[in-house]
Amino acid sequence: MNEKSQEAPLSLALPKGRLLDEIQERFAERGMAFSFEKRKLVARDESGTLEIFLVKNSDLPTYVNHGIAGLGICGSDVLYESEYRFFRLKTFDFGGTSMCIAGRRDEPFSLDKRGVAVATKFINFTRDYFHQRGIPVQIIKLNGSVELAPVLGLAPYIVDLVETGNTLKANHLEVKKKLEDIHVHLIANPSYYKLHHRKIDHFIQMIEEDNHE
Ligand SMILES: Nc1ncnc2c1ncn2[C@@H]1O[C@H](COP(=O)(O)OP(=O)(O)OP(=O)(O)O)[C@@H](O)[C@H]1O
Ligand SMILES: O=P(O)(O)OC[C@H]1O[C@H](OP(=O)(O)OP(=O)(O)O)[C@H](O)[C@@H]1O
Repeated sequence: MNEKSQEAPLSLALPKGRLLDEIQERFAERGMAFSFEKRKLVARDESGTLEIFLVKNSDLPTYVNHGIAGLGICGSDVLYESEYRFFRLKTFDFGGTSMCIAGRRDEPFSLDKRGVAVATKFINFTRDYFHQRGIPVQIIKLNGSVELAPVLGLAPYIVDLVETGNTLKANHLEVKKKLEDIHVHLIANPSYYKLHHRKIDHFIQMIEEDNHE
């Protein structure tokens, strides 16, 4: 175990959910192992570098914007929806996906000025994407299981994240058009970064350290 840092730790918000295992594994390989005791949502890493808050994915920008956590790790999909401004300090090489428009398999699809109706969790992204292209869009907001919308007839199309494509395939849907690449970022509250930039830069060096010796 590394020598414990005497200074106050950096505060870092992490999303509970599918990114957590990968983050935990990478941090452990670089001397910053952490775990949450049963039902606890705050933890310290073994090196004393970090105090970690476990938050809901879509709430993460709120914690960092308010300076409750100085740093956070989350996808560009979530950052887009949050509308807050952060410094993006690093892009990770895991958790990448694509934002896509999808619909029923074998049905013809074209985007034109007549407009489109979509169900999605990502209303800001969807509104901006179509408006920037002069395409009228009717958006139905959902919070999950978005693939059901075309299956049940709520909306003919969805805008959603696609990774393996398995969820689309299982529901007889297909990607009609890829709209944007999505990546996972380390973000900082700008004021927090200005105050703690040396320590944060050192932390970034630690997470970028090649652990394959
Ligand atoms: N297959 C995937 N589906 C969705 N998001 C993915 C996928 N792979 C990587 N990601 C990234 O992981 C992030 C966290 O996804 P996760 O599924 O844990 O949260 P969520 O349940 O969608 O969030 P919330 O709790 O806010 O609804 C996403 O914001 C995205 O950037
Ligand atoms: O291309 P795939 O590898 O199948 O992954 C994409 C699916 O995963 C995500 O859903 P999630 O599991 O987070 O469920 P929810 O959005 O319905 O809560 C996303 O919204 C897609 O439905």
